[in-house]
Amino acid sequence: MIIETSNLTKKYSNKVTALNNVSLSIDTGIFGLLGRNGSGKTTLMRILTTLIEPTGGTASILGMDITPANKTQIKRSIGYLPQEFGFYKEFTVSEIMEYICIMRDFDKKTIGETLEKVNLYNERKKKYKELSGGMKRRVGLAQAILGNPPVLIVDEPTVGVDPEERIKIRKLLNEYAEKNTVLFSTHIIEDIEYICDKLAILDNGKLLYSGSIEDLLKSVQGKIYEARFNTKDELHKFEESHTVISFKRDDTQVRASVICENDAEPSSIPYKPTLEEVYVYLTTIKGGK
Ligand SMILES: Nc1ncnc2c1ncn2[C@@H]1O[C@H](COP(=O)(O)OP(=O)(O)OP(=O)(O)O)[C@@H](O)[C@H]1O
Repeated sequence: MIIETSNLTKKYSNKVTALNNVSLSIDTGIFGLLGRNGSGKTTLMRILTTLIEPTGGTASILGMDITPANKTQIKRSIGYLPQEFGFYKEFTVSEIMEYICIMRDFDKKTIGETLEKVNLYNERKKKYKELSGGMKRRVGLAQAILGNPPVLIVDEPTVGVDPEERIKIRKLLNEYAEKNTVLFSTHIIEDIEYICDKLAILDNGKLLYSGSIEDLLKSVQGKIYEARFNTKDELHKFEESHTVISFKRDDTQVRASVICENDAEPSSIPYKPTLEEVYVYLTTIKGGK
């Protein structure tokens, strides 16, 4: 395994338990980390990148235990795009890359090919302040993949970018993951659906699921069903005694996906839930919200 954690725990000094006994095994490919705001995704990534230390449990990357003694070596094997990436706004794209090369002791010759990988080669003379939000995210990705690290950790790279940019970023991560490991944190379920091989769901610091999307969808078979109503008022009445995950209207009816509280729901209609509905189901039932 490329990344492993065992009972990883982080309690901050304000007593918030941001990670609670999280055990994960991550191999080559794209591994998605899904969870709502505050579920612990950034905390996990910051531990893996050696920026903060856990208060319990262990973690390793490429067989190296994440300890202060291994920090330098681990940092050389990881590329990291934090959630809030910014840079001196007067620097050009090339200057940013050169600066990172100097700071991290990388060969400047790799800058051109790195910028090509993120489709920014033609923008290399533009100042950071002149770039669109999506381009800025791609500069962030470029600095993370400089030196071709075997592990790339990206924290919500698609937040706040338009659909076209989002697709570009996904494509790029996909290509990078052909030979490397990408840990990709997001709360955008479509990101996971489109490119991740496996995923982990975090909620309130706890691991609710880790494995393939296929197995996740199978694991909830029979636990979500569809109910149909003629009007929205009927649906609202039903909601008083049932947990409705989502609903949509067609020309004649309102169709709702509902959590099956008892095995024998009289009105149940076989239904294949979407990943989004499964996510809501898990965070409602297992997350206890
Ligand atoms: N430095 C800190 N000191 C105290 N509490 C913190 C600190 N950093 C994060 N937390 C808390 O830990 C919990 C997990 O936060 P974290 O940022 O890891 O979640 P997240 O899933 O990345 O959320 P988001 O999607 O909003 O970035 C939250 O309750 C947060 O308020």
